[in-house]
Amino acid sequence: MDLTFLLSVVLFILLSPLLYRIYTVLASPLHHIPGPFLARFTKLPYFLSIYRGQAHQDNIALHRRYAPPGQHFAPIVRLGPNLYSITSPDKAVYGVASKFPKSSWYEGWRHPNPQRWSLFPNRDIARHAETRRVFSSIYSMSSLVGYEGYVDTCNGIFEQRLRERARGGEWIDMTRWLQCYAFDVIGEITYSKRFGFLDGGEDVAGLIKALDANMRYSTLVGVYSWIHPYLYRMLEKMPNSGAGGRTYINQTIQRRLEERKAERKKRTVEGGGKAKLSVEEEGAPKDFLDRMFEMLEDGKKGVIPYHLFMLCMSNVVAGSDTTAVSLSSVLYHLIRTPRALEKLREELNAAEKEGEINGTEIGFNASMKMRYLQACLKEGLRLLPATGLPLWRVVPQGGATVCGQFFPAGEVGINTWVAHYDKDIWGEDVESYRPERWIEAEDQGGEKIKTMEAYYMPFGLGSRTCIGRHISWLEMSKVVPKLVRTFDFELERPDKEMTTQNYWFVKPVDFSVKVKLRAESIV
Ligand code: HEM
Repeated sequence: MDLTFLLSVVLFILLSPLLYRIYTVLASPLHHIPGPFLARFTKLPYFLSIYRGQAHQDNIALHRRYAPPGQHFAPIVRLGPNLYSITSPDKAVYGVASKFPKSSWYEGWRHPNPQRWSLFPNRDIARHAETRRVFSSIYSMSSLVGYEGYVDTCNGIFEQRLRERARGGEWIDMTRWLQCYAFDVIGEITYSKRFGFLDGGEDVAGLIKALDANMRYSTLVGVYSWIHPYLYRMLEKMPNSGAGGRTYINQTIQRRLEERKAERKKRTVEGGGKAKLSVEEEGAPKDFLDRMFEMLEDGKKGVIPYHLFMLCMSNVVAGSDTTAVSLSSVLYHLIRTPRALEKLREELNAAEKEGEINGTEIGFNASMKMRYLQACLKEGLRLLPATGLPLWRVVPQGGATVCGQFFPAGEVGINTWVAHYDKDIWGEDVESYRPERWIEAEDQGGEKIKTMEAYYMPFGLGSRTCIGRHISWLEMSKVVPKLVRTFDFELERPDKEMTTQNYWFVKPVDFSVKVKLRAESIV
C-alpha cells in the first residue's frame, strides 16, 4: 500500500474526534449563541474562571460583551459546548412544577456513596419533592418563634465580643466575625449548643477551614463530575484536601448527633419513658433536633435516622457562610452609604419610642414591620448575593423552549449575580445601594415591583428555593438593628471597593473595620 495513503488514513483516524467536534459545533442549531470561541469546544474556560474565584464577575462581563445593540445584556451566552447562561428566571426551568432536574455539577456536593444523599444536590425530582415535603414544617415561618431565643443568646455574646474589640481599638475582619456569629447561631438552633466560634472569633477546631476546602473542591470538581467518585476516594483521607474537609465535617456533625442522642436517652429514662414531653415540661424551647427526634419517634412520617444526620449537615454547610456573606453585604453597604444608615437608625429610634425595641433587642415580628430595615436587608442581598454560579438545570428529553430559544438538549442556568445586575430590570443605578428602590416600587405597585421580585433570587427559585431562608432572615432582621444601634464602624479602606472570592459562596475577603461604641451605648 502506498505509504502516503496509509499515513493519511492514520492521520484521519487520529483527527476524527476533533473533526467530528468541529462538525457538531457548525451543525448545531445553537451555534448562533454567542460566547468565547473556546467555549464551543470545551468547558475549560468556565473551569478556569471558577478556579480564579471570579466566575460571578466573568459571567456578568460575558452577558455585557455580547449584548445586542441597544440592550445591556445578551439574553443567552455560551459558557461551554452545552452550557448556556440565561438572564431571565424562566418559569419552565425554575417554576415549582419544573421538569428540569439539577445538573451533574451538583454531584460534586454529595458523597459518592448513593446511600448518603442530601437535599441540596439531589437530582431526582420526585425524591427531592417527597423529602422536602416531610421537613418543610421545621423550617417554616411558624417554627421561627421557637428559634428566636437561640438567636438572642448569640446576639448577646456577639455584642459583648464587639464591645471588647471596640475597647481594644484594633482593625477586625468583620466577615470572619459574622461567620463566627452565623455558625454559632446555626449550632444553637440545630443542637442548642454553639460551636464556640464567638468565644474568641476563632475557627474552633478548624471547622471553617475544612468547609472552605470542601467548597473549593466541590465547586471545581462539579464541572467534570465524572472524576468525583475516583478523586474523592483518593483524597478523603487527606486532612487538608476538600474531600478530607468533608470527612472532618461529617465526623463533627456525627459526634454532635451522638451527644444529643445520649442526652435524649437519659431524659427518657428520667422521664419514665416519656422523652417527647420532657423538653416542653422543663419549659425549654424546642431546637431543630428536638423536632427531628419527635418526627423520628412518631414513626408515621417516613423519617429515618439518616435524615437527622443529613439535615444537621445541610444546616451547617448551607446555612452558616451564606448568612455571614449576606450580613457582610448589608453592613458593608450601610457603612458606605451614611444616608441609608442614618435613615435606618431613625426608623429604629422611632420603633423604640413606640415600645417595639427594648434597648437593642428587637423582636422578629416587630422587625418585619420596619419597612426601611427590610429594604436595607433586601438591597444588601441584591448587591452581594451569597451564591455566584449559574443554577444549572438539564433540558429534559425532547428539548424545551427557554427564554424564547428552543434547546434540543444541554444545560441552562441563571446566575443570581447576572439577574441582580441587569440594568433593564434595576435601572441605571443598578450598582448603587439604594434601599429606597424597594419602597418606591412597592408603593408604585403594578408591573415594576412584580418584575423586581421575579428577578430577585438570592435564595434561588421555585421548588429548589432555599429551605432555610426564613431562619437566615430571622437572624439578619434581629442582628443588624442591634449592630447599628450599638456600634459605629470605620472601614480600613473606605475608598476601595470590597473584593470577593467565589467558590459557589461569594465571600468578601477584605472587609476590615474598627468598631466603636456609639455614645448612647456606653454603659
Ligand atoms: C442568607 C442566607 C442564605 C442564602 C443566600 C441561601 C441561598 C440558597 C440558594 C441560592 C439555594 C438554591 C441553590 C440552587 O438552586 O442550586 C439554597 C438552597 C438551600 N439552602 Fe440556603 N441560603 C441561605 C441560608 C440557608 C440556611 C440558614 C439554611 C439551613 C438552615 C439553608 C439550607 C439550604 C438547603 C438545605 C438548600 C437546598 C434546598 C433544596 O434543594 O430543596 N440555607 N440556599
